[in-house]
Amino acid sequence: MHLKLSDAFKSHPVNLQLKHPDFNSLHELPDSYAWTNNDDYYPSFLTSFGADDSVPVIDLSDTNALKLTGHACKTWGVFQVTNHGIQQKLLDDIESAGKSLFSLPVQQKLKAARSPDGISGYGFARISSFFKKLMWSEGFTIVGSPVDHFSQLWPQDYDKFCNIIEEYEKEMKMLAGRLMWLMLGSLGISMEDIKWAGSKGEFKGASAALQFNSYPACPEPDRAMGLAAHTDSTLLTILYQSNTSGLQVLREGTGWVTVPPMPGALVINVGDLFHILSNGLYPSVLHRAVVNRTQHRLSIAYLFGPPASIQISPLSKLVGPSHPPLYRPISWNEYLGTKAKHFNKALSSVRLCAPLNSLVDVNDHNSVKVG
Ligand SMILES: C=C1C[C@]23C[C@@]1(O)CC[C@H]2[C@@]12CCC[C@@](C)(C(=O)O1)[C@H]2[C@@H]3C(=O)O
Ligand SMILES: O=C(O)CCC(=O)C(=O)O
Ligand SMILES: [Fe+2]
Repeated sequence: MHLKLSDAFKSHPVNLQLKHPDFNSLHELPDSYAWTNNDDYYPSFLTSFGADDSVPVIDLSDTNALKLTGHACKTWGVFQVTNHGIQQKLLDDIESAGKSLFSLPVQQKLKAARSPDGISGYGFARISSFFKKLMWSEGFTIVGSPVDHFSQLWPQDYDKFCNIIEEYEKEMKMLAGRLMWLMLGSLGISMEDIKWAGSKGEFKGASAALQFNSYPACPEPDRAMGLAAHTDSTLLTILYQSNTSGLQVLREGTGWVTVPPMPGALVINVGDLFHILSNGLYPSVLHRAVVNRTQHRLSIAYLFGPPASIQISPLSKLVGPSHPPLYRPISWNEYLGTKAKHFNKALSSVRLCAPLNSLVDVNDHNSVKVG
């Protein structure tokens, strides 16, 4: 059956409280936003202070980029890229579109609210339903044309904003294709191994979502959570975090490591579907966003995946008698449904064989070994 990405949640509606707060009017943290270690699956005390362990940075114009990418994916599941070819003007434009969106009055934003069984629109992060406490953030998801929602938000000049989104998605898709071939190439996979990438390997039928995350300045940042720890249900994610820090990744043996903003750089992370494709060789990195007392933070994630209904399974070249397939085939749509139901147990629910030593399986998020 040919399903679109936007159909993913039709059978998994989620009813999140739609009464969004006006964050600017809150001068102390309401109890509903105050997190303790018991409210999160991955405790905060694991934060690493000044650890000598930093997320790799890869210059995409480096002749060694393929090897560096493979090493970063294998050892971290996340890296930053420079010389990626995305113009700073476009990054500035998408950032100001995001700022303009979130600074609209709450009542206006709610006109573009995401419906319980929908994928696009304004609202809390979908994973919010798995937590007792609220996250100190708002989000806006775009899948397909944003024109209906944008004409609600900006009746006069929605066109201008639609054009920026279109341009950004076009450029991100090209960069995602380039990164896919670096990541696949580092595993010895070539174009003929990925039929759905198309004859020129341009990933024409790929699906994607664009996610704007807004984290207002917070009166008690140490007790709040911007976006709770999660892995992305993607092949890969390209994140622009501009110049405000907040993104952290969980590093085995170290704890939470901050991904420092670098001017013009983009953060790339391996997602759950690439972890499946690589038969577990590349970890889908657990990450979260923390907030701060003085600065508003905006991040823009391009969540890249395969055509919504094609089956993703461990690549045959990576499977053999001593490397049995670790996951059953699954489409992106089905996986999003699984994530909507099982959240951090989604990957293990698709797993075929139990890890040899579940204590050291970084993608069995019930058994992450840290510290
Ligand atoms: C394609 C998607 C991945 C995502 C759910 C979504 O339908 C669109 C938003 C994405 C996002 C962004 C913030 C974190 C996250 C876990 C969430 O709640 O919404 C991811 C979802 C995901 O990767 O599973
Ligand atoms: O805001 C960030 O840095 C993280 C955002 C994120 O993880 C996401 O959108 O999936
Ligand atoms: Fe994420």
